[in-house]
This record gives sequence, C-alpha cells and structure tokens, in this order.
Amino acid sequence: MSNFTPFLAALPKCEHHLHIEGSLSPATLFKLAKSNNIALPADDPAFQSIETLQARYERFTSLDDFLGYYYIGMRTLLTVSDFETLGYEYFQKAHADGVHHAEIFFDPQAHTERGVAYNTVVEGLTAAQRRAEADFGVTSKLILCFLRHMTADEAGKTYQEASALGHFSDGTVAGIGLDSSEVGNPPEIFREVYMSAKDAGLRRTAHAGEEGDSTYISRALDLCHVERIDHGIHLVDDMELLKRVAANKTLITMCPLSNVRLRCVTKVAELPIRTFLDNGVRFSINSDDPAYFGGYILDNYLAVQDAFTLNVAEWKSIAVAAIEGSWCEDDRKAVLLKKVDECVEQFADLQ
Ligand SMILES: Nc1ncnc2[nH]cnc12
Ligand SMILES: [Zn+2]
Repeated sequence: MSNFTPFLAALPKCEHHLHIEGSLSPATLFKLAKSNNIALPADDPAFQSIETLQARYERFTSLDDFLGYYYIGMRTLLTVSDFETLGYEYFQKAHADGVHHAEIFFDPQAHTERGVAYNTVVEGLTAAQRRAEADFGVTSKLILCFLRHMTADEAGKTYQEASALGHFSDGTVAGIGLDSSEVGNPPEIFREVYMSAKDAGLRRTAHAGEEGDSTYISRALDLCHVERIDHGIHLVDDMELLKRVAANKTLITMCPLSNVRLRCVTKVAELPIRTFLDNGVRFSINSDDPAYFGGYILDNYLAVQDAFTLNVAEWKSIAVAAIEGSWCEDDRKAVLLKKVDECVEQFADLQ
C-alpha cells in the first residue's frame, strides 16, 4: 500500500464516465440469467462459469472485443427491479470509494432493441438514484448515450421518446453522450441530435479519441458542440487542439484501467497525464466499465498514483477540476469544493 492510499481513499470524488451496464458483475450476470431465464451463448466457453467469464475479461483485445461481451451481459437485465439493483449496487461501491457525485451513462437502445421499454430502464435507475441520495448523500445525474454503431435516425427516435416523456425538461436526464464502436463511426453522423440537445438546453459529451484519432475529438467539439470529451487520450497527438481544450476548460473524462484492458495503451504510465497536468488540461479519473476492467474509481486513482507519483497539490487540482467540470448545481459544487479543502488540509504533511 502506498502512503497515498488513505489520502486517495478519502479524497472527495466525482465520477463522470461510468456506464451503468458496465457495472454488471459476472456473479450478478449469471444470477439474473437464471432468474430471468435468459440463455447465455452455449458455444463460448467463457460462459461456463463466473471464473471463466472473469478470466476472459482479462484478455480483451480491443474495444469491439469487449463490446461483444458487454452487450451479451446486459441481455440479462429485464425489469425495473433489475435496473434499480444494478444502479444501487454501483452507488454502494462508489460511496465506499469516496464518490460524492456521479454522472452515469446508460444505453437505452441496447435495451429497447431487445424489447425492454425505455421507461423500464429509467424507472429502475431513478429509483436507485433516489435511494443512493437518501442512504449515502451521493448526488447523481443520468446521461443518455446513443450507440454510434446504430444510425442517426435511430438516435433521433430515442431522443424523441425521452423528450416526449418529459425526461429532458424535468431533469430526469441531464445530458446526452455517444458510445460504442468509435472507429468508422465519427461524431458528426449524430450532429442533428446534438444540435437538438443544445437547443433544448441539455448537456453534451461524447466518447472521442479512445481508439479514434485526434480528429474524432475536434469533430465532436466543432460539429457536435460537446462540452466534455470521454477518454480523449489521443488529444496529445495534436498539441494545438490540446492547448485549445486547456484554454476552454473542456473536461476530459479519463479511464486508466479501461485503456489498459482494451489495449489503447500497454500500461497506465503511457497515458498523457503528465502532459495534461503540465499544459493545464482539465481531466477527471473514472472507472468506465468497472465490472469488466478490474476496478472501481479508487482502483483507477491508485493506478494513476502508482504510475505518476503525483503530489497532494496535483491531486487537489484533479479533484477540483472534477467538481468544476460536473453538471451539478453551483451550491452542490461549493459543498464539494469545501470537502476537498478539508481533506487536503487533513493530509497536508503527506510527501
Ligand atoms: N469504453 C467504452 N467505449 C465506447 N463505448 C463503450 N460502452 C461501454 N464502454 C465503452
Ligand atoms: Zn466509456
């Protein structure tokens, strides 16, 4: 254990890059498959047991290799109660790791295309959000993600469904995102839905520069008017763009353990964290799909410390950027900033 472990455990965190379906553990997956009578692929030996599935998760070769398992896993989720349990179990773990505010992604199209109603998903997740706030004081927002391997028309239909239920105007859904297979599915395909979201006053983010090159980042910013970039590790390949992102205070939501598991980098030390800090690029550290990538948010913080040996002031700047880049209300941000100050004061002697 590093001497920074107690500090990093206590540091108040905001999580901005967490796919709720990616928090489905192999144990819960098998349990739900049984209770919901869902057949798992008989021709894939990975599905023989919890252990073989876990072992397969340690050998992903790419984003698409992972996504194949991710979409099979979530087929076991059927009812409002399944989604509530999934959400609540994530909040329990996040709270234990020092998360005070979470902005969580969900993939409605992956559910509606297999016959689970959009509102079943949202009812379950919002019930989990309410319980997490009451039980742990963790505040949260929902971000509706469009699947980029599907069409712009299909994204538009999902947008309309959420809009017709009043989920944008009543704050049930705070913003939109874009995920799934990146290369070959550039952000501008979804420009129209992003412009509708902007007109409706919704927050906007997109996965960009995970496997895709740095132009996926500039196109998300320029053509879809996103306010955050998810992953964004290829930003370092275009220093002019990087300086613009820094000047605009655009938050990059990094996911270190994910990037290693999906072979975007061979080790955490290869991530551009030092370049981001030195150039004033704001970023948060997140868990992406913790059940698939071997760790929740604190594991990601610890992996970064292991690789970069940051000091307390640098960690404070990361914690502050995460709060300022959150989409919560200003009074909530003020509370969280004060908690960070108190934590840093408590660990002031840490070298
Ligand atoms: N890391 C990731 N990249 C793109 N789409 C995703 N969906 C879930 N996790 C993802
Ligand atoms: Zn992601």
